[in-house]
Amino acid sequence: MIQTCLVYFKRTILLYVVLGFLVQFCSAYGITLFQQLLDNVAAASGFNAALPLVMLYGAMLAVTTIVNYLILYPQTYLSAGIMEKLKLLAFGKVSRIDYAAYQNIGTGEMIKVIENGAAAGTQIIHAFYLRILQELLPTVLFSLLFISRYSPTVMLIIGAGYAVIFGMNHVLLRVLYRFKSALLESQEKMSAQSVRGFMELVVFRLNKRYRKEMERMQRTAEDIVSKSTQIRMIHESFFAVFALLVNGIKIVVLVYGIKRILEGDTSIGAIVALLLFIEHVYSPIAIFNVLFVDYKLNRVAFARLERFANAPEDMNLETGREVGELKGDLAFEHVTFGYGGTEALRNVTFAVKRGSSVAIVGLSGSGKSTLIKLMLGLLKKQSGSIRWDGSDIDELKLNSLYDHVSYISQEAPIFADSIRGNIDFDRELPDELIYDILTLVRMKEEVLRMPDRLDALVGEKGMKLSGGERQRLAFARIIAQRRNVVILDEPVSGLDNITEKTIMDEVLRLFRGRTLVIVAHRLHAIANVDTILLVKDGEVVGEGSFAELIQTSGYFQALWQQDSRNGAR
Ligand SMILES: Nc1ncnc2c1ncn2[C@@H]1O[C@H](COP(=O)(O)OP(=O)(O)OP(=O)(O)O)[C@@H](O)[C@H]1O
Repeated sequence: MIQTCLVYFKRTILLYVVLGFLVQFCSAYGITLFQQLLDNVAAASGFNAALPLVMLYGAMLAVTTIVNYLILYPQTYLSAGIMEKLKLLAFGKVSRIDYAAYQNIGTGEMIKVIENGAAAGTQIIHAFYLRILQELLPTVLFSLLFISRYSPTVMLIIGAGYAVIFGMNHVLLRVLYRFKSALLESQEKMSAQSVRGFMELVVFRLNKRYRKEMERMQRTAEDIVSKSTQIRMIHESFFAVFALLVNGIKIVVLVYGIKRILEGDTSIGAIVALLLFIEHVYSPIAIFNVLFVDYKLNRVAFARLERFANAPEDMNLETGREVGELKGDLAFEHVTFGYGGTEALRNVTFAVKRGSSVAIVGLSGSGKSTLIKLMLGLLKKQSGSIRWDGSDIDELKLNSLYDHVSYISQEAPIFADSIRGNIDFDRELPDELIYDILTLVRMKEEVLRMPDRLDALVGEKGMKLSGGERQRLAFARIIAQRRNVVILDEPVSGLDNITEKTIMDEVLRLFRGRTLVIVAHRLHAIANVDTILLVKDGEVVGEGSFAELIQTSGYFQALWQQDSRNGAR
């Protein structure tokens, strides 16, 4: 991901680095000019001789200021750009990630991984790599270059100082790193606790859980405060020792310089310049120390994003045979599937003829949704075959199969958009057509009552709608899509009995002639489908029309009686 970003922003990075080198050159050259000025004055060579140097020095300061301002452009552009690019790269991954891998990660965690990882990645590229390249490196290079012009001996002393500081840094970082990772863990814990408290507002409030949660968070907060203080103290100890060392080197240079001035070997200006250069040559080390600690910690968060970026992808989405037309024949043959080590479906065999309607019926946890996800290619069978129009699903390009399939998931997939956006999916259907569809799903009146009507926003996951309205809106979408195969996973659970029956009958009427697969808990709603598949503990235990099954299957009769007791009829 870092490489992709570097390639994507290569021109801006080049500009940033070139400007960085320019600033550091001007700054180092400015010191040399200052020294020449001082020596000119000391040598009493006259005002006229000093004037061109003053002008040049002024020009150098002006150029430094202007370039320092200009550098803000690539700096800000890169910092914001890299962050958004990393998020986009991660989002691209969401569109390809293997569904089973996605289920293992979970939405909340995935959002956190992307947010934290993108911020960490930006810091790694921008605040670490690029800052070293465009600020620290040229500062050290130019300082050493100019110092060597004054005294190679001082350059050697500085080199020795570098070695001492690097050794010190190494030891300190190890201690600091341990403390910082403990702090990071506490911060993640705090964040997880607060997210949970926010997401579970109703459950927590009704169960009076907030007091306990607050106590727990208080303990975590105290932990964070204490660890942060310790880290600061350890980190600052580096700077205290560092400052002592640099001052020591300055004193050595000063003594050495005074001796040489008295011997007439050097000028006062040269010693002043040397002292300034020493400051210049060591400040990158102090900065590097801070950057390196952050870099190490950011690596932890970024590694999590990279793990997500390397998660398995669904290779069938874009590869395989193009599905130009889907007539709608579906066949499962001896299909077996399990989650991890647990078997969820065993030797499942059934066929759905094009243009017919099938309901999948069974108790909760019997494997109905798993069957649906297998026929959609979201989950991958472990053995057997699943065929669409005679072709194994593993050989088909899924993104082209999806052009012919409408699907409503169990959770009624309404997303944060308008009523219109949820129905037409950016296809810009005329209002009259959308209202006609809303009439079919018994929702037109409700939409007309909303102040913004078709443009009314439905909130995150359709939270501003009732459960039944969400489901009716999802129905409106599949009616608008007019595809040849329609797959509905418990589409009517949020509706009252009368609306449920009316809408299901409407769906059966509208989709007559197309393949319709419906998972349903309440049997009376699917009494009119062509075939019912009975699923029990991951196996198909019966198949037939409603009339046939009620005659022949004891299990179906039991389900029907339970349904009747629940007052569904
Ligand atoms: N991602 C998963 N990881 C592990 N086990 C799972 C996963 N999803 C489902 N299961 C298990 O697989 C079995 C079948 O689940 P499935 O969702 O297919 O049942 P279902 O018949 O659709 O149930 P319901 O009517 O309650 O929606 C259940 O035992 C369930 O706990």
